[in-house]
Amino acid sequence: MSASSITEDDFIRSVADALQYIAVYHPPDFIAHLAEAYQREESASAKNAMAQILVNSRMAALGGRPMCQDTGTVNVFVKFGMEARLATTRPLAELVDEAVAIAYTDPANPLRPSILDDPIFERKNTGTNAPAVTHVELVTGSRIAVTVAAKGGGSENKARFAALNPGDSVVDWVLKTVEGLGAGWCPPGILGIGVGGTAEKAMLLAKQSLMAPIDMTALIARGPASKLEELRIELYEKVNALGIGAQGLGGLTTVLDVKIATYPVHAASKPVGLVPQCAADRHLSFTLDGTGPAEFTPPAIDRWPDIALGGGDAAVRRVDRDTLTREEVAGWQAGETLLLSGRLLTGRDAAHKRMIAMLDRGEELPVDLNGRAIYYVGPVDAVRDEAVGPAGPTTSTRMDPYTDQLLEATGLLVMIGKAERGAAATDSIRRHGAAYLIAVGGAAYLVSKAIRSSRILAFDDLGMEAIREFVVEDMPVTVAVDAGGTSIHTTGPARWKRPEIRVSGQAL
Ligand SMILES: O=C(O)C[C@H](O)C(=O)O
Repeated sequence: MSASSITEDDFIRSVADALQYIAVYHPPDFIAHLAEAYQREESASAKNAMAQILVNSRMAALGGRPMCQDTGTVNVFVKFGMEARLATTRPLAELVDEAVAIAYTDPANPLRPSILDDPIFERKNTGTNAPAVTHVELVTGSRIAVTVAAKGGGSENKARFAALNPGDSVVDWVLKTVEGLGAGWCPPGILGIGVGGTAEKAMLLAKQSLMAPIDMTALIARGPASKLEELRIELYEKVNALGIGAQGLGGLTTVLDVKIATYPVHAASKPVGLVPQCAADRHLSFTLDGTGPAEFTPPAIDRWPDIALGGGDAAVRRVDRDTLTREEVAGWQAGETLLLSGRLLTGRDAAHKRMIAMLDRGEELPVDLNGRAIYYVGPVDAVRDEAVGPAGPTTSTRMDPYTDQLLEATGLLVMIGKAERGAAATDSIRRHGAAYLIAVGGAAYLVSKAIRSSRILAFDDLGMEAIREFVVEDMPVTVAVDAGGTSIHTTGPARWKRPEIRVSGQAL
């Protein structure tokens, strides 16, 4: 075996260990930038959301559990040195997928399998989170450089592409696009922007740009050294001036950094890709040179700020879900913080689709939703003494198409998820005297600590998407749409938008 021969086992073990590592530990640059943004934040709701994300991150690191229930689609970027030798007879993607399966089914820290093997028809969970999306580039040298990332579905869903005209402004397009994304991508995060090449190249550049360390604080401090760096700072300031804020609640910080990667382009074209990275920023790079597997050392816990929750000036209302009435719900105001106790049902995309199909066929649902609360969540499986694994909210707009029919047909009273609701769903909530609450996306391990028990009630075959009953105690939530139809995702950003920051000579 030559010095640069890399064993199959070392490759698989390194990728699997890296995936376990990134599920648990935020990169130090993310923590440092989020902690700075937390210190600067003036919006009480956004500051509270950031505090929950930071506390959750520290808890995940201490507990060795995933920071977010959505442990993502595995993206792997391999730079394969043309003089390197990988001692295998199997395709590289197969080795990656074996590593994914090992990492995601690790009994000590199982990660949530989210990948469905038939995207159009059956949509059946593969159970291992494989396959990954693997990109291979042949480069010079005798080593294999690997970057692994685990990209959450909510932020991936907000990826956008445009074939701009050559004279169009990238800044204008990014601002218009980000303003239309809503908060389902779980800000505060990072924007990856790719400009040039072809349609698929621009998207790949945008995704790859997110693998670089977050360095906006240092960049601003030293000043831009190129036009691209000037553009990064301009976008960072203007996106933050939109006022979207953490979780879309309105605030000073929506992005911690903006990354831009470019490639030469046809004279007729200006393709632009935008890929947002959520607060569950998970990626890691390592190099294999034949001397053994990569090793990863957990970051020192003092890298996390020691933040206490429960501050802020918002009054907290304790709610017993089990005795909750429509009259009580009518008294809640958008923006109010609640501590929720009692029984919640869970259900997300697949369960909603199935329930609506049953209602359409005139069948009785397997659970009675009348007067009850449903939490849009797909939790991680429990280990040791946990009632349930990390269990943060999923993006609620995906449930919007089902909302009016469910409220009308079942008497459902409360929905809990993350980010805004669309206009029709908001209006339906108002007409039915219901309410929509949010938990902090990306604070999944923290949320799970409020869950005392969990049992599956229906649709067992849907795995993490099954309908469960959680018993919760003091689960922190915010009223996002009240029974009067007021939405905090409209009022919050409107209050924090800073029109004095101008785009192409026009106020925002
Ligand atoms: O799948 C999930 O649990 C959440 C998803 O990443 C989302 O943000 O909507």
